[in-house]
Amino acid sequence: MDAPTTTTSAGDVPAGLRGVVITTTELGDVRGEEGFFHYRQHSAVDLARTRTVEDVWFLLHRGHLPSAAELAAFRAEVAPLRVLPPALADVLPALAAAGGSPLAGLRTALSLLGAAEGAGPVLDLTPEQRAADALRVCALVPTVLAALHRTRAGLPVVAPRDDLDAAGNWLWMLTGTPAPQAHVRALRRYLVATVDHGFNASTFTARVVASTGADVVAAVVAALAAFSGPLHGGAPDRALAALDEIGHPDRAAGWVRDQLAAGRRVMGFGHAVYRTADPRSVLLRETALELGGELAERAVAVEDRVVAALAELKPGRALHANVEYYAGVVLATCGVEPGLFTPTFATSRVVGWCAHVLEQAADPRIIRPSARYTGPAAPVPVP
Ligand SMILES: CC(=O)SCCNC(=O)CCNC(=O)[C@H](O)C(C)(C)COP(=O)(O)OP(=O)(O)OC[C@H]1O[C@@H](n2cnc3c(N)ncnc32)[C@H](O)[C@@H]1OP(=O)(O)O
Ligand SMILES: O=C([O-])CC(=O)C(=O)O
Repeated sequence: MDAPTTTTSAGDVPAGLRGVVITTTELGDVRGEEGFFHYRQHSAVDLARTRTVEDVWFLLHRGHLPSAAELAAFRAEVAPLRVLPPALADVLPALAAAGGSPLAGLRTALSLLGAAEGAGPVLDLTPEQRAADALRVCALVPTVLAALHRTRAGLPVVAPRDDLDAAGNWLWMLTGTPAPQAHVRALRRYLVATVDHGFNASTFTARVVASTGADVVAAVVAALAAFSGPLHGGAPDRALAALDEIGHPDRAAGWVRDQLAAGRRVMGFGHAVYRTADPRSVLLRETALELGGELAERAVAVEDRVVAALAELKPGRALHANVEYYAGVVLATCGVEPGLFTPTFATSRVVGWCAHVLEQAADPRIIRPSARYTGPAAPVPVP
């Protein structure tokens, strides 16, 4: 992985731990200078163009891309796990009434599920039991999110369908109507391309929690918390709102200048690892243009101007559009409302989190780095 050179006041510690290798993984890698990332050596962008979430889920959790027969068996295995358990169905109205974001509702629902079902610490489980727990959580996350969303909107919950893949099911469970194929295809690309991405903040969080021997659900709940901030996972709705605020592309450069002058970051731009364009934003730009419409055309024109303005105002920083910029454009065009952008992301990323939790649990050693103490050296007597 590539390591930008900024350091903290400790001098030799890279700021934000950029480029610090803390463990090994066989799940995939992000090559920031090349603008490339892969899942177990398969280009993630190529997978996004040709495969479903279930293929990649199988790849990450079971070690290889499935044959047609393996995929059919996997889908049959996952189908019953998608169904909302009564313990959660009963509390949905209260969770929905409590307000807050869908992600916060999901966190609470999963904590409750963990408590109700008494999921065991990963250390006490066999690898098969851990894998079964992980499969269950991955299958349930979209169902719980869609059910929470519909309950909140005063609509009846829509049960998942066994004949649809993750992309088709997500749109089906949100709307209760069959989605146009073009929307399912676009969403499938987005979901496959966002399943995993190296040691991003939420994945790292999940692995730290798993390293303590905590259960799979606990690790996912912690990852969801890390995913709720605007800097990681929470940018797509803000990026779309910025597109609205900018309006005409000719206003983009002035708008960026104002944002930076106010000490704000431009949502959907910049990346901790990529120094090239984010390959997912390239894929999703193409996808948005294929879907068509004024929003996609405007997003492309604004992107060019924002990149140029950032290059002028932050020279040498290589700030490009990241996955979250076009995520909002694609999802909005597919009829997903902004409040559901990050939850949609969570439905695919949970597969990556769980793959990392399983990998971490297979080699249990508590993750416990150090911090350099920078306060006064002399001990101070207790008064
Ligand atoms: C799935 C994902 O999570 S993708 C990321 C989604 N998040 C966003 O889109 C939020 C906006 N982007 C950002 O805040 C950042 O680019 C991050 C958090 C994604 C990565 O940040 P970092 O790796 O910390 O960037 P880094 O510190 O190397 O930034 C370098 C410089 O560029 C600036 N910069 C980075 N991104 C932006 C941005 N989007 N807008 C304005 N300035 C930026 C920083 O302020 C810094 O300037 P300085 O050196 O003058 O202080
Ligand atoms: O890699 C990162 O730091 C953030 C990111 O793009 C992701 O998690 O998909």
